[in-house]
Amino acid sequence: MKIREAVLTPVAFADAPLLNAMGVHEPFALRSVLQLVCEDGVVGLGESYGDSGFLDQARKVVPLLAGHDVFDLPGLRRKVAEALGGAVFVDEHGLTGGFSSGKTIASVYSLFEVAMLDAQGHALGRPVADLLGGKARDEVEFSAYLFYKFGGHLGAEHDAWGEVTTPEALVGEAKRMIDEYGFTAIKLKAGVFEPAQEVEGIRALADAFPGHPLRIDPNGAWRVETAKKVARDLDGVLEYLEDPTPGIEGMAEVAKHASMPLATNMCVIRFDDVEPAFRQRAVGIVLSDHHFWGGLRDTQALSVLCRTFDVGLSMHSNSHLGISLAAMVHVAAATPHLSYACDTHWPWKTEDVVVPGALVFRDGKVAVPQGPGLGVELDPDALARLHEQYVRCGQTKRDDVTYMRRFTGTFDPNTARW
Ligand SMILES: O=C([O-])C(=O)C[C@H](O)[C@@H](O)C(=O)[O-]
Ligand SMILES: [Mg+2]
Repeated sequence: MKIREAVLTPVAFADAPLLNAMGVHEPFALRSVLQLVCEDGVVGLGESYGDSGFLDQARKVVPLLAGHDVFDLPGLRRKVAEALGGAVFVDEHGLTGGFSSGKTIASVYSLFEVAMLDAQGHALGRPVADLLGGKARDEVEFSAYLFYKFGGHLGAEHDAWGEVTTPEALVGEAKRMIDEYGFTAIKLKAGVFEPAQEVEGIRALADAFPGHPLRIDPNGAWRVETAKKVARDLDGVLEYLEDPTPGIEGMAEVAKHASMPLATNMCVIRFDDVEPAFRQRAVGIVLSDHHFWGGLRDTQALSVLCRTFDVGLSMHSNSHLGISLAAMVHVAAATPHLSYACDTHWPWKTEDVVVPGALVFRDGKVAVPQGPGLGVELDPDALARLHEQYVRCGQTKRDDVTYMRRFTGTFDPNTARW
């Protein structure tokens, strides 16, 4: 089955002013939506980053796909590598670790790989999970992803979540999210306030939600000594400690002193990082993300490596829409070695490009969609609306730092400040 044309559409969807070590989320999150239109009318869907730097690279591949066989994934990999050469996509926030030509190729390849797998599934009448080896589980568990946040965007009214800067407000945010989605595990995005204040936030969550596994992720905002202290303070409280400090060496030093495992989506972000990180026992859990790990099949390859070295696997998430969630659910379902509830930004999203109904959270879990391919259907009107929003909003890249400076005057991104 041959591809007739590839259509790549940048979109913007409303996002909340969520705080992290790099600043604050802007009014819109940007994504790209890919439609691979095949000769017999099948359309394969993909979704990835919407930053202009990423779009520039992905657009190099778009014209090369006419006539490409949707079952030829090695050929896709060659085309992407040749088209990109040594180009490097640098995202402004750096919240998923460093940049390299390899990571850029893996990211662009992933967008097209997912759409090709979706098209293959439609052609065969089978879900993508079946193409990935079959379901190891029928449902995939996710965690409640808590953020400190401003009450509203600059010049706007407070949103429905309101301001969240205190332990009480954090517990309220968690309660609302858990009531609505049924999550068990809870993750706090940290690196925003002094570590002691964030430790207090975790303690409040532990008291309010006994038995719920807890994680905290300051995106490398703490120095090694600070990270060791937080690990001591939260001994017996955390399920895992995520990216407390930057780099494999720093993480390895913290890991030696921490009672809980360390997780990462910042220091093990490509296959080259696996050997040094595992040898130094820097991490106990890798948070995979098919968007930059080279697609769904490479995510499974990563899982086998993790299993071999007795390292856990779960999943990282950025702000995303339904096509990405569907891809995450299929690969998570088809990956036997997946040890923890995955991250998702889903509860923060108010708009989508897919027809509602295929992806439903029940008890914090999403069942693998039943239909062929990814099992989600694109809503053309919604796509047009979110594209129009992209054009109108004027954002062309995610830039949490500059937006934070508009709130606070001065602001330094928090790279191991504390
Ligand atoms: O686990 C993580 O490091 C993330 O989810 C990174 C994200 O970019 C998150 O920090 C965000 O959206 O602000
Ligand atoms: Mg993280």
